[in-house]
Amino acid sequence: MSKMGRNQEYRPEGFLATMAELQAERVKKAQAEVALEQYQALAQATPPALDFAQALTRTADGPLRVIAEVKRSSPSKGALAPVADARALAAAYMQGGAAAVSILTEEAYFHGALADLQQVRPALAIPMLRKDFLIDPYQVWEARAYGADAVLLIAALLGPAKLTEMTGVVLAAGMQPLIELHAPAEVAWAEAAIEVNAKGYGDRRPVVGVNARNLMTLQVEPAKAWELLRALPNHWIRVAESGLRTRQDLMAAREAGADAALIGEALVTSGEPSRAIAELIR
Ligand SMILES: O=C(O)c1ccccc1NCC(=O)[C@H](O)[C@H](O)COP(=O)(O)O
Repeated sequence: MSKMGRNQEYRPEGFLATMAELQAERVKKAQAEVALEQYQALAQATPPALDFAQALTRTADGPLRVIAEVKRSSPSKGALAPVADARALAAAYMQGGAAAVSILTEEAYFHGALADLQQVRPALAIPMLRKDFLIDPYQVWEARAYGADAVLLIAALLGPAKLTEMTGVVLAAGMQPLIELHAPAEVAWAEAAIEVNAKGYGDRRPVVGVNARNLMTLQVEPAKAWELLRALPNHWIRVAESGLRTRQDLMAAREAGADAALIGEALVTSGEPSRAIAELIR
């Protein structure tokens, strides 16, 4: 999944390598249009972020909390749903009982848009996650300026040092990261990122996800994900991600220690997103 280049520089592989290149180009282009300081000023003027960790905290015998995703397309499945009105979909998710909403803002492979964040924010009383392949602190401030309460940080995309740095930036921007893991070796990276930034977390519990999608084959591998979830510390809020479709899937994730589930495809293709969530967490 990764290799260290010369001078121990971390380099992602496979799909994440393609994404890292694409994101570097995007950041360069965006910086030429909007200065970092502009986004930082906008972020200061934005209402405080909602508490992502609190929203995902479930009671001991309660159902999994659901992060419902606005997802139009994916590299593994192609077009999923046109989602002309992201705001209406997010509102339906909230009505159905979602604890948080995830907005995929990546354009080329997921047909998302930053503007979706702006559109959705006023319709929500629950936290909004910017789900993208962030590689630069600039994108963190951009997310806050667009109204995000939390952002995804993918360990295998960033490597250990950058994961720690980006975690600090997310917390400094007043948001919380969802640190995403794919492999057992990345648990130590998350532990280090959380420990170094303990002050920024304060008394909030870290939110850490396990994505069941193998980023080399793009297939979901639930058994591996359950094993990795079981290895995570209990005090982390643990999120099961990808390939979750049924109540049985959610029960398996819960048995593996998950507190929350991130669900996209099953909801956007359901035709009745509000009802689909309500059914899942019934
Ligand atoms: O969804 C994909 O095909 C994909 C491929 C490569 C990297 C990431 C990918 N998806 C991002 C996600 O993590 C999912 O959108 C999210 O976990 C929801 O998954 P699902 O319920 O299976 O739509």
